[in-house]
Amino acid sequence: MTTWTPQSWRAFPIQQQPHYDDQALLSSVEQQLHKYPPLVFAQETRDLFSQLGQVAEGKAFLLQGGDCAESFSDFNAPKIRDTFKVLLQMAVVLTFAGGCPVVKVARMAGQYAKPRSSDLETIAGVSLPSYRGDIVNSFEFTAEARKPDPNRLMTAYHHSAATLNLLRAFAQGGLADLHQVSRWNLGFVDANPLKGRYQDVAQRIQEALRFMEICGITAENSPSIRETSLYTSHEALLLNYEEALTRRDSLTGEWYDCSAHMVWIGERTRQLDHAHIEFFRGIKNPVGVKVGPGMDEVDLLRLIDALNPDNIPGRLTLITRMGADKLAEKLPALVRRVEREGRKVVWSSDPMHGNTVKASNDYKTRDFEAILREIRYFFAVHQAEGTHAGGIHLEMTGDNVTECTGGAYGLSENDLSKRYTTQCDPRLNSDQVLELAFLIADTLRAVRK
Ligand SMILES: O=C[C@H](O)[C@H](O)COP(=O)(O)O
Ligand SMILES: C=C(OP(=O)(O)O)C(=O)O
Repeated sequence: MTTWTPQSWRAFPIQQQPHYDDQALLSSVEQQLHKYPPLVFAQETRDLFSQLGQVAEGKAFLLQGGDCAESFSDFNAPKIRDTFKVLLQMAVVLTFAGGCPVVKVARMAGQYAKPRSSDLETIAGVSLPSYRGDIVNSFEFTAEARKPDPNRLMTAYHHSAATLNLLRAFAQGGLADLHQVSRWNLGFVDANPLKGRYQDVAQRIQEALRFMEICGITAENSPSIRETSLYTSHEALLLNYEEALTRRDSLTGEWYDCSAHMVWIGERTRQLDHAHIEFFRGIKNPVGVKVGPGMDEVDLLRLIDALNPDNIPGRLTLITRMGADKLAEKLPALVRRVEREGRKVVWSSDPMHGNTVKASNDYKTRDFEAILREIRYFFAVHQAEGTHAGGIHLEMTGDNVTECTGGAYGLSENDLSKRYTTQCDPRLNSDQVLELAFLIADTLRAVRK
């Protein structure tokens, strides 16, 4: 094996990268970024690592979620706040109703690069390069907008920094205070059939807090009542950007990708002899890798050994995304083999990416029932194998979008056009997320009993 450096990935084949016409500009942006402050601190990343270690041991549950693709144009505080609130709301349901500590990781503050099925998009006979996320090109369908622009790496850095700044303020500045649980409900959730159940959880938490106060446990002497830890993550697809933010930690001398606390490799770029595996093997962050229906046992073990050769719990999260039926068929053998070989991993379910379909009116959508079915099978397989169904990975938003069909309101294909704002894949809205949270919580509680 060759010596690893933050640049060694450049000698390997690579998929899903843009072609930049202006290489001199690209390299000058990279050099500039390289001098900029890191977005996260290595010690925070180590804290997440050890919490994920608890997940791998079956003692906690990973909640990872956020936008499919963050956007430069739809960038504002209410949007960040509402996604933060939905994550908190889901975490509180899982913790309280599911009886399990929850590790919260946002798909935010850096989720700007998208792999695509096709290099080109064709509309009305015109073919242009596909939109690959705001860090690469613009969503607008013109030749100019679709041209990859290196300056966008810089914009992604600044947007990530501003998002992270606000998330930290929300997490530590009072918004995450458990006394506020009932306020995390978003306005439009008022008619949600599960609102009553959520209010019941909120009320029971308030009673518990009152009791604790009487016993002398308050937000003043127990900061975890008014603060939370929320970590960031994204698909580390654009390695020019990730390399520029990779730094040697002054305390340990080890290399961390400081663009986020956790980064993952997508289903389309996890080839063992390619650049993404090379880059990921050298960074010390906790990392994830998507596992689709084409994965076999031998390749999975090779992948695990490439990314976590020392078998440290918390280092590697396997994010399965197979589609409900394929998961039921394929997952048992993978789980059994990994367990038999003694590999310590977090198993998490992404029930979104294997369930994408085209509606009859051409909208790309996902049906709530299919999402739910994949989650149910995921839990059932782990229960049958005696392993820990460790987490959930969702594309979701605090916006009241109509992008996935089904759920308590029974969104139909005809509703999709009402508020379909995603730039790439369909996301769950906050009603659908709350519904999912209770269903997962019930399953978690049953399994833990
Ligand atoms: O989010 C994941 C991928 O980028 C997305 O599913 C690809 O979508 P496409 O098949 O429309 O390219
Ligand atoms: C591209 C993604 O998923 P996958 O690699 O599983 O297709 C994603 O999670 O944004």
